[in-house]
Amino acid sequence: MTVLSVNLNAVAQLRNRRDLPWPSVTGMARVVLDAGASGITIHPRPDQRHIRLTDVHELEALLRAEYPRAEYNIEGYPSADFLALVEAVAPDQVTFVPDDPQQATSDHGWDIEANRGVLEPAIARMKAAGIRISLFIDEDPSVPAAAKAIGADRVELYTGPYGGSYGTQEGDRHLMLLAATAGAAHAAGLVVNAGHDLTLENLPVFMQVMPEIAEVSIGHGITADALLMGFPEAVRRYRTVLGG
Ligand SMILES: CC(=O)[C@@H](O)[C@H](O)COP(=O)(O)O
Ligand SMILES: NCC(=O)COP(=O)(O)O
Repeated sequence: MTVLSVNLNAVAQLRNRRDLPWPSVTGMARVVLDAGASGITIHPRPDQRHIRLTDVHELEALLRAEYPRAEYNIEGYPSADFLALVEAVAPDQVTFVPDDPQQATSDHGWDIEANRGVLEPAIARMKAAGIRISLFIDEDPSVPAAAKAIGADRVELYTGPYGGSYGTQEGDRHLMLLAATAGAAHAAGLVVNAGHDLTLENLPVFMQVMPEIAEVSIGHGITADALLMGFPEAVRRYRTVLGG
């Protein structure tokens, strides 16, 4: 079964429109976990435009106290501040993403060779802290072997190009490239996650082609669905697509 990790960035962004505490990020974490999500993903950005440092720690406290089996996945660029934060929180998984601070959202995976000097020591540090490490990668079958070589446990396939062109020939082309990359990752001995712009519309075909994906992290799409049907129903529908 593929596990669903709900990304709460969009909930935090809505909360941040006002200097008020709602919608509550921890409150929504409870709702999605009670509805059957397996974990929580956040991607704190340096400007704290959505997830704030306080959210990172409050979610840690919630998961430890009330949901010890839930997976906590923190995504971000491995800056000195980010690495120190992740070490302090000790989530189950950290996903390194090659975003610069100005970037509106993630739009590419790692060029591993070009960033070996950043990634290798950061991965070693996370491993020393006992934190599982995943690298955000593009749909390129040549990348997983390099990710394995520098010590990654998992890769997260960047599915944005597929999500944005789903239902077209271009979308089919992205799907085939993603499948080839997932195959190369498995052959290299990596576990494969996926995320970005996955929705109830484009996820079923994705899962038919790549049923062996271990985890999907979904935020924007599931939050849009939750506005219509509520988070519990949205989580149930995504879980059904994921096989339970
Ligand atoms: C790596 C990834 O695809 C997501 O974490 C995404 O970057 C979420 O970030 P935003 O919510 O800031 O778009
Ligand atoms: N890693 C992808 C993620 O956490 C959520 O991405 P999106 O569903 O908000 O595009």
